[in-house]
Amino acid sequence: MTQDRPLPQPDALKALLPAATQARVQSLRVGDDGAVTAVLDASGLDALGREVLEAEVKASLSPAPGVSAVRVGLVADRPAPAAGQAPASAGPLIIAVGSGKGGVGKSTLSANLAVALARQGLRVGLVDADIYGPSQPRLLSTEGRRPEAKDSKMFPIPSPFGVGVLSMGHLIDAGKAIAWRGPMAAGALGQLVDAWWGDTQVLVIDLPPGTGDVQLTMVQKHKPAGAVIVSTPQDLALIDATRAMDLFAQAGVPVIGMVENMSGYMCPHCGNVSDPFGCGGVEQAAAEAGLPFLGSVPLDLAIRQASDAGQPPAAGDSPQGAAFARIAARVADWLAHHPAARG
Ligand SMILES: Nc1ncnc2c1ncn2[C@@H]1O[C@H](COP(=O)(O)OP(=O)(O)OP(=O)(O)O)[C@@H](O)[C@H]1O
Repeated sequence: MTQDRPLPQPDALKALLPAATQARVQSLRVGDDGAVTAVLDASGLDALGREVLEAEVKASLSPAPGVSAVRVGLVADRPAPAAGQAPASAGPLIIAVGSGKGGVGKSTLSANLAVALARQGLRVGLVDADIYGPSQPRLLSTEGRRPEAKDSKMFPIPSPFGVGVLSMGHLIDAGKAIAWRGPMAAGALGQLVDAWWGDTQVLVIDLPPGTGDVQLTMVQKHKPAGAVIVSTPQDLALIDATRAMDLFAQAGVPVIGMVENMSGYMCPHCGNVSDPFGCGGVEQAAAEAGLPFLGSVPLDLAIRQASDAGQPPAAGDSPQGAAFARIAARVADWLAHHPAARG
């Protein structure tokens, strides 16, 4: 890559890392080509914790101007915890993505979050639990595929973006409305989660929109490690988002944070951003609820077109992809501090 910008300063780059991660940095150098080499002390972290740490550093530094690549070296003075404590064998950590109402971009966020986390070095899977309108097969370019099964458990379908995916859309014909209710829906969804996820570390679940019985059963049964709530900035959507917070609280699932989608409209012609639905409402709602704000994604025609074409923006290097990468970096940071990822 030709370096046409001034090289970033190591101290400025270090400041981009979360405080706990900064404390682990032993050295951070920037090469003439903009490639960053960071060496961190990974003492006390097990395999998952080390991978999450590496992913977090890459996610935090890669978007910085002038950075062409990020290499991470991990050294450990103290040994990792005993194998019995390693969480990897306990199955993937589940992150549920929920919204109080439909159409706010929950599926778009789920797909791009999964792809962005995978680009940051984690082994990620995605379950599309949106039985009433499964859209992940299209979003992740796996339409028309059928999962194979062994011992009545399904194998995830590999997407071209490094994320395995299972969706009701892979089991039924496209366009067929699913009129399932209650236990039947819960049973079908359970099979998607209890599939052969192998060494997958993080399983993102795209929940059905709303806060009814299907959602509650799903959350209670599969006990996500954390939840991400998506909302648009409008007041009505925010009221629904509050219901989603209640749902997770009821099930004892911590909320990782809130995302504002369709935040400001990016004009495809002039690039100016206007605010047809308002802007910043979700950040304010998160602050009022004492929850972290994970970031915002603009209402951008390019996002809809790429999504419709099965090319998640998070898989590319566009500004739209960067918005998802920033949100994923915060989620990776949360995972890095999750008890299951620490020694
Ligand atoms: N930031 C965005 N900019 C432009 N279009 C978007 C954005 N986010 C989502 N969309 C589009 O909005 C529509 C609804 O998004 P999506 O399916 O992700 O929402 P959802 O909350 O999962 O909806 P549902 O409740 O129907 O499952 C899709 O056509 C999607 O491409």
